[in-house]
Amino acid sequence: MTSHISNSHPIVKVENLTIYQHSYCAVRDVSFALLPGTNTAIVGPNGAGKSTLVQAVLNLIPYSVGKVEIFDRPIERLGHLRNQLGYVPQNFVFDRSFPLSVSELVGLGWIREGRGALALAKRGEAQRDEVRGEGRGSFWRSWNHGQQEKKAAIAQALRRVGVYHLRNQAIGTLSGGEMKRVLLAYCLVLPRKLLVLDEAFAGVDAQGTADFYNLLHELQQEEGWTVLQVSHDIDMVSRHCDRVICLNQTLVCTGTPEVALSAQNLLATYGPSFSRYQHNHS
Ligand SMILES: Nc1ncnc2c1ncn2[C@@H]1O[C@H](COP(=O)(O)OP(=O)(O)OP(=O)(O)O)[C@@H](O)[C@H]1O
Repeated sequence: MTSHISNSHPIVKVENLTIYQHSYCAVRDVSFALLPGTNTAIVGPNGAGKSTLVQAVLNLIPYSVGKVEIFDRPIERLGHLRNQLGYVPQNFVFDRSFPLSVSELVGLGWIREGRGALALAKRGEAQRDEVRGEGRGSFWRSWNHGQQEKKAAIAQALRRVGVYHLRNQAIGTLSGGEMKRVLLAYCLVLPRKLLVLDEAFAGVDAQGTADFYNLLHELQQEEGWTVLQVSHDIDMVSRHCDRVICLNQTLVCTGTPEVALSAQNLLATYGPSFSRYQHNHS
């Protein structure tokens, strides 16, 4: 796999980001950087701006002030490198009667460099060769090979998240936790450099959550993926993430879990309700 990034160079740079949701300032003056191969969690109370922040980082909503760079390019000019981003949103809203199977949904993630305009142009050339009798079936052989490759990648992605048995099921029939797994499979169908998860484990059972964190660890350690996740699970974050960003409209602190998740920082992030929570769970 070719790398665009050297190991000590940030894969994501966010500088002084301010985001308005209509007239409400949801995120104010937030800066952070993500190093390749790290797993970073954004934590904070409901309404802190976590989803807003990741959506702006992915250029899904506009920001008012600041700068976002991914792979050293402004997010607005990422071009085909967007294929190297995977995103599982907090809510996936769709028409449940839409006739799409789990495998078909995961297959939509199979868009890769060389399978876009350039590949189409090459296919056009191949088709012209066929018409002239010069292609000797090479176009169809390569198309067939691509389809086999795609089918194998879908099967592997579904197996990795434990839902291969659901491959022919309509997406409208899935439970909440199953849908989260399928959306993760959609991201896994191709190698990515950055995976952004917005409460991807909400609704997933305890064993499933543990399996997911193991899978993220594997993606990080063996395949060099960088993970940015929004989470409310302080316990899992402290055990599995390398870095934590504490957010409450603005950046409260950032650092290793030991530093960022100290009682003092959590109190500053969540307010007095956190000490009540801590008291009830200790
Ligand atoms: N379209 C909108 N108009 C006005 N305010 C909005 C809009 N969208 C979001 N907000 C507000 O922006 C704030 C940040 O929302 P966001 O969804 O980013 O929070 P969050 O930290 O992800 O919360 P949660 O943990 O509950 O998912 C919230 O107070 C929300 O009500």
